[in-house]
Amino acid sequence: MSEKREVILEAKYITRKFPASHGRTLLANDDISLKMYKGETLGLVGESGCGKSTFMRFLVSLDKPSEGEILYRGTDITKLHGEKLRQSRQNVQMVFQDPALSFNPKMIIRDIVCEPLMNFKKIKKSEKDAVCRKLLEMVELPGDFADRYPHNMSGGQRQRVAIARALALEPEIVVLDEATSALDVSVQKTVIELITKLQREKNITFGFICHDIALVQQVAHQIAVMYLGNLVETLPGSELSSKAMHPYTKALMGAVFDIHMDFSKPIESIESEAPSPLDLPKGCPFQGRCEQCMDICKKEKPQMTEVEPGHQVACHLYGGKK
Ligand SMILES: Nc1ncnc2c1ncn2[C@@H]1O[C@H](COP(=O)(O)OP(=O)(O)OP(=O)(O)O)[C@@H](O)[C@H]1O
Repeated sequence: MSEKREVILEAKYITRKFPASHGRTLLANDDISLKMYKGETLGLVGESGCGKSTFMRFLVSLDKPSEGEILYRGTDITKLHGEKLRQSRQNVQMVFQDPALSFNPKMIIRDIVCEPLMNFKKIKKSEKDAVCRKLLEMVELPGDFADRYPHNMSGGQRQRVAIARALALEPEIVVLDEATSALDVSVQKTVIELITKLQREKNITFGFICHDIALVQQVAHQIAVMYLGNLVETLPGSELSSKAMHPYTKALMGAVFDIHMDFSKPIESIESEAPSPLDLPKGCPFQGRCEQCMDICKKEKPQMTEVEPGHQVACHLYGGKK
């Protein structure tokens, strides 16, 4: 990885609490700090409900954290309102899992792709056709698709349209929320190749949310592993197979990689389910499923501790005290 990495977004001590039944509170994000670097992909991985989407929604200003800051090029976007907030939305765009649900089925692709440009008055109506064709070609779709409706396209093609739309405003950051998860493996591969190519050409920063750690490893320069609202490990994507330390990261990997693992202890895949985020135990959130749980894990919550530059882990096996 390059020495001169440029931080363009920094999340600091992000916490999100949701009110729950019987006066209880659900802690969907607990003290999350992460950095995103120019032209790199941050992969956020963890089981369903661990808080990945909650976190990424802050980056696109779809929600505000209960506590903490999101600094985009030094400006805390959680504090923006009105026109400043509207303008800042251009910098970070999002692609969701199922574009069929987010696209208006009555709109043709030209209007869907050009809508952000029209909203920000970046182009005139007369320019829409040419601009749309160019954006479709960028995502390797025929320009003629501009006249189609979303339901006349395959899932993979619709996802390419969603990427074209997200890139229309030339954002610095694009968040992909399980954007390839609903696609067939072969289609998934071509969309991943497209994303990688666009990143190389345009130096885009991607946030890649995915529950599939094998897929995240293929695309992410940096991987952040979440468990029940907590970050448990962050490490370079290229070091996942050789240097992952947290028992949860290893268990996630054990569930998908059968061979080429090089850990001294056998890895058990996770069979039990995560506890409810409403009934979090005192101490480490992973204690109930951890093969290596110790006394201290039931008493004290481990803190993220740097084990190597770019590699942090929250586990008492490796320190993890304040
Ligand atoms: N608006 C909300 N109100 C109440 N609880 C919420 C809200 N949004 C999310 N949650 C809860 O916060 C927790 C984290 O949800 P989130 O969607 O961020 O998880 P996730 O890791 O993205 O999961 P998935 O992959 O299934 O989308 C879950 O327990 C969820 O039920």
